[in-house]
Amino acid sequence: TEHRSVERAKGINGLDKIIVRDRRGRSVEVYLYGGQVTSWKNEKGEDLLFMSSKAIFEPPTAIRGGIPVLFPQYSNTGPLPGHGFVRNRFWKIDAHPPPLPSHPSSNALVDLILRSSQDDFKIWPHKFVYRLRVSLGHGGDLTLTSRVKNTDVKPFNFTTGFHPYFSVSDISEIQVEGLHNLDYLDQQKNRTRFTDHGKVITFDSQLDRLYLSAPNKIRIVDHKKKKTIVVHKEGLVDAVVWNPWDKKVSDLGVEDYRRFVAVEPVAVAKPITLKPGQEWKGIVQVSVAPSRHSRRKLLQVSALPSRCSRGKLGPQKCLPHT
Ligand SMILES: O=P(O)(O)OC[C@H]1O[C@H](O)[C@H](O)[C@@H](O)[C@@H]1O
Repeated sequence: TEHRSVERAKGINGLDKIIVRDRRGRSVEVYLYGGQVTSWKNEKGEDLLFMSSKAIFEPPTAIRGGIPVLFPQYSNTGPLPGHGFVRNRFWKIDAHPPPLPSHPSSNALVDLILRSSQDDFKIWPHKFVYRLRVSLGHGGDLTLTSRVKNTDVKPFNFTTGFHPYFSVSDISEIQVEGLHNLDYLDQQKNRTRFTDHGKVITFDSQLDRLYLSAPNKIRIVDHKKKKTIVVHKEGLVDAVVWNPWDKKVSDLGVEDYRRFVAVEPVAVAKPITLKPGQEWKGIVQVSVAPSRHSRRKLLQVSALPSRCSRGKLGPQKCLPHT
């Protein structure tokens, strides 16, 4: 039976999750813990998001995969825990969300809400309400709309973002496009500033860059899947590209890094300021398109020695020259 639905269910370890389905069998799953999207499936049931094989679904640990929400601090750029604390909080369903300018393509959706608590106030002394809308569009696209309101009596600043783990065929077979000629802060080098002169980003070792004032559209071209993930952002000026490669991340399986890339719409370089009563809005829309690139182009790139994969076990593997 083809219908759209919003269903509440028990997820891993009994954690509450919401499953939004559209008429074509596409779905998105959101855990109330973290307000975190953990799965986004197309009509074939393929998940377009990555979840770590060692993800820990046990509060207060953050879930490694899907789309964590980062607020009110991106990464370790301030005194708060890494990436802030809303990814470690229990969100609620927002039964009465204030209206959003109507989104013509919106198909099936859920609204979540997180209000700052007394405990949060101890580590970040500002009252706020964070609303998150997760919606599936008619074209199967996924949109996350954030609204943060200052419900306090004094202004506050924050940095924020979304941290999508995109599922890829193989990290060595993809490229990220749209960030050439931009300045970035290398997060592996104390955020030293560099300019990216490469036409595209390819991966053959750990990469962790904060691109400044990135365009609103970034593409992840997956040559093997012949698919492109298009990340469209609004209100989030910067973008992080991250893959840990063989750097130890305790809740990632050994070979898991091969199966994802993080392309994160964020607002970091210029923190956002909200006066009492003011609201900030940020949007990320993700869609999948057939790739424009041919296999031939990939093989040309892959033939370079730097494209060899450094398998942890066994000898170094290279794609064949053609
Ligand atoms: O381990 P987490 O706190 O979830 O952070 C995971 C990663 O997030 C971002 O992508 C940062 O750029 C990385 O430096 C960080 O390692």
